[in-house]
Amino acid sequence: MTLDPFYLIVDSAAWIRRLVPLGVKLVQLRIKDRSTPEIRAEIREAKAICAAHECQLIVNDYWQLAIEEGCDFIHLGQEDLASADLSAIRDAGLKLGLSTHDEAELETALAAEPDYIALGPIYPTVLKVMLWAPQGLDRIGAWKARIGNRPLVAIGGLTVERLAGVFEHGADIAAVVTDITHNADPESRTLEWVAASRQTPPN
Ligand SMILES: Cc1ncc(COP(=O)(O)OP(=O)(O)O)c(N)n1
Ligand SMILES: Cc1nc(C(=O)O)sc1CCOP(=O)(O)O
Ligand SMILES: [Mg+2]
Repeated sequence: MTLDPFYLIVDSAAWIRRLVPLGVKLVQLRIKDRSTPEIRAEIREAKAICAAHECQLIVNDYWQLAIEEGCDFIHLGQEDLASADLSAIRDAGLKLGLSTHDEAELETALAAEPDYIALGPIYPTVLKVMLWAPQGLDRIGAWKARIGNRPLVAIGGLTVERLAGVFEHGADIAAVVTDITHNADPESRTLEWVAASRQTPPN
């Protein structure tokens, strides 16, 4: 399976309904601070929309719900990974993406044999408080050299204008939240991302 180079991350099925029909082929549902029934309903709705638009859905954090709802791809951070049952995830046939922020986390991630590795934050992000300083573009090349054929996702502070730089430095996929969801016109910005990620494909 080849993952699309443009990876949209949103916090609701409503965003997925709004933006996926515009040409998004890879989307993460990243929900925080909602009840389990609400998250389950969001996953179910997101899965149906993505199926209708041939978009790969990746569920953040909630791996048990993803299994129960018949999803096929999850994303976990290092803390999530420490408490997750990897055997159950693999037995259920789910693919797995993992976050990394430093060398030690990269070692831990590689040992779990994930289906992609994310490196962040490449630039400062306003979405969440990060313990790590921005990695910078050169770190992308260093990570790519370490992870072989696995897709490398760059995340953190990415914009349409920064897309070419992350691809030129070795990222396969660029993930984005606020450049789209905080934009005055999220639909237009999404179309710009779709076009730019096709014009400037990863090396
Ligand atoms: C593609 C991608 N990369 C990194 C993250 C961050 O995951 P994590 O460190 O678990 O933090 P939260 O997103 O759960 O706050 C991600 N979600 N997606
Ligand atoms: C959710 C997340 N994880 C990161 C990491 O480095 O692991 S950076 C990040 C925020 C990405 O949002 P934006 O595109 O608005 O900067
Ligand atoms: Mg997480």
